[in-house]
Amino acid sequence: MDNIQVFMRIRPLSEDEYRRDRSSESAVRMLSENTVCIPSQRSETFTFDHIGDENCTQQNVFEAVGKRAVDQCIQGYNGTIFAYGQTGSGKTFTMQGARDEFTGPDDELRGLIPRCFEYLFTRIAEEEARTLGRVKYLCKASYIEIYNETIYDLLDPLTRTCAMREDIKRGVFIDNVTEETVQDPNEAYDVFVRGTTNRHVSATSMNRESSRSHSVLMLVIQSLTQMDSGLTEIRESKFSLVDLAGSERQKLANTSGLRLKEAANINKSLSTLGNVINSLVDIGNGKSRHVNYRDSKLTFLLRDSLGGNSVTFIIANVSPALCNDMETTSTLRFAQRAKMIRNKAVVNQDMQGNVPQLQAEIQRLKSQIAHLKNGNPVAGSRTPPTADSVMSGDTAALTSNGNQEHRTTQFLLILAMRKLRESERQKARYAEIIFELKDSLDRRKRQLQQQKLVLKLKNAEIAALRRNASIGYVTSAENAALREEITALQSILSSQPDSSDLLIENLQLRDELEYHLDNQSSLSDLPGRSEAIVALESLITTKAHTVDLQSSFPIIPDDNVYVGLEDKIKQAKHEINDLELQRDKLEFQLNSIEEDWQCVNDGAHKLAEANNDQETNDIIEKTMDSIVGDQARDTWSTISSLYTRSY
Ligand SMILES: Nc1ncnc2c1ncn2[C@@H]1O[C@H](COP(=O)(O)OP(=O)(O)OP(=O)(O)O)[C@@H](O)[C@H]1O
Repeated sequence: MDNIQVFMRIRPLSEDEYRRDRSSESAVRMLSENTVCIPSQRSETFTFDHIGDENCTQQNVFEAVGKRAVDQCIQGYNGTIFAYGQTGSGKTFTMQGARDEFTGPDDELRGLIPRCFEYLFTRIAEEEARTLGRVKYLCKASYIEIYNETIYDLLDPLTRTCAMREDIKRGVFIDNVTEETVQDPNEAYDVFVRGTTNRHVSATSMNRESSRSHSVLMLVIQSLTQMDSGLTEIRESKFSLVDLAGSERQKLANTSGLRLKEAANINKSLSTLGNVINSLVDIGNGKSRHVNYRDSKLTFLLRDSLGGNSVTFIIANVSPALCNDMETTSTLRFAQRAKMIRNKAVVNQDMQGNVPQLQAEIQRLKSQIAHLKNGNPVAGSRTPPTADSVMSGDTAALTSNGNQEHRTTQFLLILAMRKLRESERQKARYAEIIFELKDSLDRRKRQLQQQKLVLKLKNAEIAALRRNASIGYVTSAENAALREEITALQSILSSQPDSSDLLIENLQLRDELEYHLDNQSSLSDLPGRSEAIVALESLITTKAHTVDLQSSFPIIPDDNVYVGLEDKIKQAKHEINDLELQRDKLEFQLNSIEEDWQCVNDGAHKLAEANNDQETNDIIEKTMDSIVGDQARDTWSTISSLYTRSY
């Protein structure tokens, strides 16, 4: 489990800001290498993993963030880099380089994206050379934009819209998005330039600014390792480079139509991001919270990057200008919270091979296990993997040992565990069936007894009636009705299944259960595996008894278990969705109100410290600009009128 890493970057003061502030003083004060505060915003301090001041170069950011992310992706981990900050704070400069100028490979100002491409393909060439071509890499790029809660494919010349889907195998993915294979940094950069150009063309034709949309450049990096046994190990990682929309809240007042919808969607998507982060932080603190990833396209698409299977970096871009101190503070508050999120990155890997290859591998492993049991080291093996590294899927240690044997062992452990899980589920299911049958048997027995009793009473009644009939008390019609009743009761009795049938069924099921229990450790679909699995089980018990297997391996769903439950689940999901929607609306309103009152509060503090009319007016104007709700605006007008009158 690793926390999200945060790099704070302060860009140089722009000329406009200098003119506005009439000062070159920075709003951000460095307290130490990793800690800053915003003196104008009281004594709050912020600590991050790295802080780059105005002199921080593109290479510095690449070394601290891009290089590390690429190194992880090459090993098979998912990686994400988010650029966050208010409009104009330097997100695009950090990600791509100087805006709109697609800088060449030697340009000092080129951003993270071109640098990551160069480094990625250098590393790929190194790996392929080091392994003498046994490892082959394949990279595919896609590039999308999320605007107004719609996904646009930027590699499609018409920037068509796409839908997001989710399935067990692939997780969340974008359906039908263009994916282009890229073989070197130039090809990758061409794809990026093409996508960015399409983004600008479509933004112009739709009359909108790119700072109002999020862009996500995604690289899928696949490595295929040919092993001596003929098996192929496949690793696949996703590298996402995300340039977020400006983080400042969009004003809803005096806005209508498309602009209102746009503003509301930007607020929604950023506040959902904030809510997701808050929920994850709460979960990290031991609270039980639902994480609303589905509430915005951005959070749903990047679910793994936030609290999931990814090594994630956030670059918090800020302006040093005094006039932006409030936005800077809000960016730093966001980043500080995000830094508390813990992700759980694992290598995404699988094995491919045919049955004879797998059998041969098992035979070889069996003899190795036997060899190891006798206390002999395995030829060619170096340090064995720790139980933790095997069970958590962390094969970095394994790879660094260059030890293929252990990787294969790991693969077989996974298979063995899945098989064991399956038979455990079967076992539980049969136990349930037996319980239900016993219960139904008992019920039937009770019914039978009751009906026997009724029959006995009726017989007694009939006998009495017969006796009376002989002395003429019963009419023939009454007699006929009673006879009918007796026949009906007798037929009910005979239609009851004999309890012995149920017992036989019960016994059959017990036999079946025992059979499954006896065979639970055999991998019947691949002959010859049972001994390997037994050996592996003992390996698991001796080496990995402390590891939480349940969370280390995905459980294969058993369709039968869910039969009949689907409708109920669907209905419950609808209800949950409705409730979540209501809750989120309220949460959104609450957040907005809270932020407004925070603005009013901060503004009031600043007004109290203002030295002259000009400062007072600046504070009043800036604070009014930041407030969204009418009530807070009214309150602010009242507060500020007190101050303007006092001068
Ligand atoms: N570290 C930096 N050094 C020099 N100039 C910078 C730096 N960061 C940003 N700039 C300049 O500041 C301006 C705004 O930066 P940029 O366009 O990257 O902001 P942004 O956060 O991406 O804005 P938007 O949300 O509108 O996309 C640009 O002219 C950019 O060249």
